[in-house]
Parts: sequence; C-alpha cells; structure tokens
Amino acid sequence: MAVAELTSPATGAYTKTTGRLHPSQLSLSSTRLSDQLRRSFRPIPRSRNVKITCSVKYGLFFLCCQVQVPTVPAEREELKSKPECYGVFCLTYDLKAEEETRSWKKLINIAVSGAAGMISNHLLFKLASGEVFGPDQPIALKLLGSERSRQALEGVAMELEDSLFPLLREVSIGIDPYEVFQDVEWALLIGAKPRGPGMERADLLDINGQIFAEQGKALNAVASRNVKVIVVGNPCNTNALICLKNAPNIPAKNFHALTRLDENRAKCQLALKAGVFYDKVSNMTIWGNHSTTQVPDFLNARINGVPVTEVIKDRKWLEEEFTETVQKRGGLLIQKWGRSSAASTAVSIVDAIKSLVTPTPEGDWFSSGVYTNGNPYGITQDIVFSMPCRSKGDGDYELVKDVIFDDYLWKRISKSEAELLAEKRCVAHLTGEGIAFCDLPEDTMLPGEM
Ligand SMILES: NC(=O)c1ccc[n+]([C@@H]2O[C@H](COP(=O)([O-])OP(=O)(O)OC[C@H]3O[C@@H](n4cnc5c(N)ncnc54)[C@H](O)[C@@H]3O)[C@@H](O)[C@H]2O)c1
Repeated sequence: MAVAELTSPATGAYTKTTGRLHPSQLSLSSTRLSDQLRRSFRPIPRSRNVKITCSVKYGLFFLCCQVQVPTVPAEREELKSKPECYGVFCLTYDLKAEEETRSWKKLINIAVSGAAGMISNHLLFKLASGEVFGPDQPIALKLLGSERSRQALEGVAMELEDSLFPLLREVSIGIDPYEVFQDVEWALLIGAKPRGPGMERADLLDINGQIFAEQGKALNAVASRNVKVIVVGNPCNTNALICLKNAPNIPAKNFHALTRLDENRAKCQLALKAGVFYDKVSNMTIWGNHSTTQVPDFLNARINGVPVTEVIKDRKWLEEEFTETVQKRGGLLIQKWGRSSAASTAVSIVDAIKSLVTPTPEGDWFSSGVYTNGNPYGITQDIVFSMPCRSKGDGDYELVKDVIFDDYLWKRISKSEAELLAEKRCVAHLTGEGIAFCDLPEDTMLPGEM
C-alpha cells in the first residue's frame, strides 16, 4: 500500500490536490464522509481498495486525511486512470460492512462492450437483476461504448439507476477500454461494427478485428489475470482469436466465442420435430464457426436421453432441413421482424455464463467457441472453434471426450475448419503472424445477417 497525505502538496498519483472540509461534514456517517472526500479531492480514484483515514487538524476547521492506495507497477500506473462512475453509482458504499450484515458475496466487476447496443439493452438488466450470477452476488457494471454512443451510454446508465437493482453497486461508463476493463473478472465483448451494404466479409474481419486487437491489449494490461471473456461481436470466432492473441498474459482458455444461441436454436428445432418440450433435448453441440458453415450435431444430441437419430429417423431431414434451419434462423428472423435477434442473443449470453458458473448436469454438455490447442478431436490447433464443453462451475471448462463422429459430421466440421483457417490468414496482421492473405472459400453470411 502507498500512503498519500492530502493536506499538503505531495508527490504520487493521487496527491496533487490540497483539499479541505468544513467541520459540519464531520457529522456525516463514515460512508457519506468518504463519499464527500472523494468529491472534494477529485484525484482519489473510486476503488474498493482505497482506504481513507481522517483526523481533525489545524484547530477545528479542517480535516487532514490520509489515502492509502494499492501500489501499482510503474508501467501500469499510466493505464490505471479513473473510470467514470455514473450518477447514483458514484456514491460510495461501505461494501465490507454490508457483506458482513447481509452475507453477500464479494463484488464482481463485469465489463460489457457495445453497452448502448440492442443486445446489451436486454443483457444489462438481466445481469443487474441477479438472474445471472445469483441473488446474493453484488456486481459492478463497466460499460464500454464507441465515441458515437457516448450519450446513449448515459441513457443506459440512467435506466439502470431508475431500476433500483439492489445488487447493482457500481456503474461506470467510458469509451477507453484501458479504463473500462480495469480489474474486470468478466468481459462480455458485444460491441462491433455492423456489416454495411456491399461490405465484403474480408473488410468486416479487418474493421472489427482491429477493435478486438485493441480490446485484447487492454484486457492484457489492466483486467484481472483470470478474466473470462465472451466475444459476441461478429465474426465472433476470429474476433476471439484476435483478442486472445493480443492478451498473452491471460490464459487462452479463458476466451469464448458465443455459439450458445445456435445451440438453443438447434434444441428448439429438434424438440419441435420430435413433439417434445425443449428441456428434453440435451448433449447438443454446435461445431465450428458462428457462420452458415456451423454444424449442429444431431449425431451426439439426445432427446429424453435417447440418441436423436433413434427418435427422429428421417436422416434426410436432419442433414438438410434441420441443419439449414439452424444455420439461417437469424436471417429469417430479420426478414420477419425487421430487427436482429437481440433478446434471444442476450438470453444465450446468460446461458453461456451460467454454464461456466454452475456445474454442468451429469452426462450433459454445452457448446462454446474455444481455443483448439490440445483438443482431443484432431481439429487444427490455434483457432477458436465451437466444441462440446463441461464445467465444474468454477468458471473453467473441459472438452468432452466421449463423442462420436461419422463421415457426414467430419465433412461438415472440416468445411467450417477450412473457413476459420482462411479467416485466420485474413487477420494475420492483427494476430502478430505476419502479412494477411485473404482467400475466404466463399462469402458465408453470418447468422443474423441478411
Ligand atoms: N455471436 C452471436 O450469437 C451473435 C448474435 C447476434 C448478434 N451478434 C453480433 O453482436 C454484435 C452486436 O449486435 P447488436 O445487435 O447489439 O448491435 P448494435 O449495432 O445494436 O450495437 C452495437 C454497439 O456497439 C458499439 N460499438 C461499436 N464499436 C465499438 C467499440 N469499438 N467499442 C465499444 N462499442 C462499440 C456501437 O456504438 C453500438 O452501440 C454484432 O456484431 C452482431 O453481429 C452475435
């Protein structure tokens, strides 16, 4: 801990201001006093780890306060500038005291990028309600937006304020990932540029890849060393690869590309065909890329514990109609509704997080786009590929070993693998692997795109 004396001009990051308080403020409770002090001494960062001790000095008129802050390595000091808290969330809570009285868990920091976008508009309220991390888990939301969405971010924060969520303890907003990602334990990376009319897939890979390269670097510099990252912004597999390559100090295993929406869609279609409620469908894997080359695996999936192929005997339907319906579901939804699947995507992000923080039911698994190094299936190393995972509920996962393959499944998986390898060559300049060379096999649309 570094100690700073606030009443005298001193050296150090937080001691440039000399501040004074009127004795009337002495009657404030310790939390309010601490809050007042933070306002009076602007350079004091809002952090749970800052300790403020005050005593009356210079007669009765001024307070002399000491601020203790954790020592930050010199190279990170620059990066650790103050994130911008929002409105009511700038009030300081004595979390420790509340944890004792209410047995609440330690606050967790969650960053959400693209926070002013459509998916986040559903997701943030689910996170704040306790639906995701549990009813005894206080959270801090750190909202990252683009320059253009600055005002909109404030609007989102206002709605969060007005919702009076008891578990939502802090909200900060910003457009600099180095500020917003400070100490985050979860990073939900949703923000990305949409594919504009006439834009080549290669252009989208480059434009969005740059966003994820920068965010990877920022996570590497300032996030918790064990941060879990879920990349949603498309093309999410390759964006996740770019992100992890730019964050060498964070385990590659901690990065996920969201394919849970595809899994949920596949379960729904199988349930519909078999005439069962969708909770009867289990062991559903989406293999590969979150694009139309994705492979919804009916060979290993089960209905009421029985292999799908024994329940739905129409193999042609499974190979053709079922597969295509899942792959193109997002596009159809846009056609019908004129909007993309923001709500069900938010639900699937919740599912993806819950799958990592709760133990996977015995015998079941879930799909996630994860790093292929060390995979037991023979899929090429060093890409992000959707595969079947199980978790003990500790945030980590292991790949499922007991899955079967046939020629059809392998052929489809290989096609998605080839596409991801081509995408990887296309972004070599962003992963530190030399000069990019773009030879995408075909311009596969992303689920959700027209
Ligand atoms: N993986 C999936 O299953 C899945 C499903 C649906 C949508 N998506 C993808 O999710 C992304 C977001 O979708 P949406 O409907 O919320 O889009 P949206 O356009 O409503 O919101 C995106 C937001 O991101 C912001 N943004 C842009 N660049 C940013 C940056 N560098 N940093 C932070 N924020 C930035 C924009 O200002 C905007 O507010 C898209 O790329 C979409 O294709 C993925």
